[in-house]
Amino acid sequence: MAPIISIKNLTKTYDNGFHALKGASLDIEDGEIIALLGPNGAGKTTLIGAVCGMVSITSGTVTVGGYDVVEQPRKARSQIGLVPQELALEIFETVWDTVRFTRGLFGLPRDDAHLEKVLRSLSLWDKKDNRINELSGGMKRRVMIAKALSHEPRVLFLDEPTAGVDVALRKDMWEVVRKLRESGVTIILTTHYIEEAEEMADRIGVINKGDVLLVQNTADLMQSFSKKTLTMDLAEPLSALPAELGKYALALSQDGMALTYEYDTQAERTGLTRMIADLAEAGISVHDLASRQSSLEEVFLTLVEEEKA
Ligand SMILES: Nc1ncnc2c1ncn2[C@@H]1O[C@H](COP(=O)(O)OP(=O)(O)OP(=O)(O)O)[C@@H](O)[C@H]1O
Repeated sequence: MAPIISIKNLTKTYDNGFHALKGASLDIEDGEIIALLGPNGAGKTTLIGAVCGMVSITSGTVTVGGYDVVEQPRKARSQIGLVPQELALEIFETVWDTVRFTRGLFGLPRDDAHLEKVLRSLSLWDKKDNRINELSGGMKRRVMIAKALSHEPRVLFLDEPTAGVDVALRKDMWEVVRKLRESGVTIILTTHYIEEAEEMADRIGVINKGDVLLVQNTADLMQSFSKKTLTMDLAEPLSALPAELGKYALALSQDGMALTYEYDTQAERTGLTRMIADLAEAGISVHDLASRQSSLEEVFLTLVEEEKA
């Protein structure tokens, strides 16, 4: 099946000369939830802007539902619903008027049955006559989604849907997104949070410094995030690692005062218990221990190295 969005060798150089996208390519399948994960400034918002026709493309191509975003911008845009990072709502309007007006902006005829379905799916139906300023923060976010869905798009972009939102609201949003996917909408969300991507996405695209480093099935990628490093400070300096410990991937620091051990928290056996017992057996006494999860940056570095290899 042809992808619903196809991005090929996309570059974007802003007027000040900054290269925000450097040949990014990505195919998004119909009906999937894909999370674009990357640190601040990676280029996620620029990428979304280019697909939605808000950021001019320097080179490369983007098609949405088969329409080229440069050649057929209106047709391409009609396929897309966009929920931006910032809340942008007319606070004195009612929920109903807001979504109806947005549908009209796309030149579509009135379809109250569709809007009712959208509001019901977002648990907003009983609020339809409320003014936006009477709603809670979580409901306002859902109104933004309702607006984005008012013209029946096939694709929904959620740009950092839970930025600055408390844990309860975040879970609420995850639930909303899952329900939307059941209705057949393809969902692309950007996030800084690994756990958010893990919770919701079928696939994760890692973006860093203007490039899509890789796109992987969520479960496979989470393996890379499950590495931990155990650092053991030794009571006495060690000149070399005893041969009987050679079977462990242990690294000795230059001053001989610390050993580090990398392990996978998702593995059935981490090997920790046996390794520590064997250290004691070899007469190595550990003074202090600290374990640390690989940071997003480190995982990115590992991924880049793997890609190059
Ligand atoms: N209009 C602009 N002119 C010049 N540079 C820009 C412009 N818009 C964005 N940038 C730069 O492009 C880079 C990518 O920005 P972008 O907003 O796409 O990143 P992001 O991954 O969405 O980051 P965040 O997670 O912080 O939203 C940043 O370094 C940003 O400063």
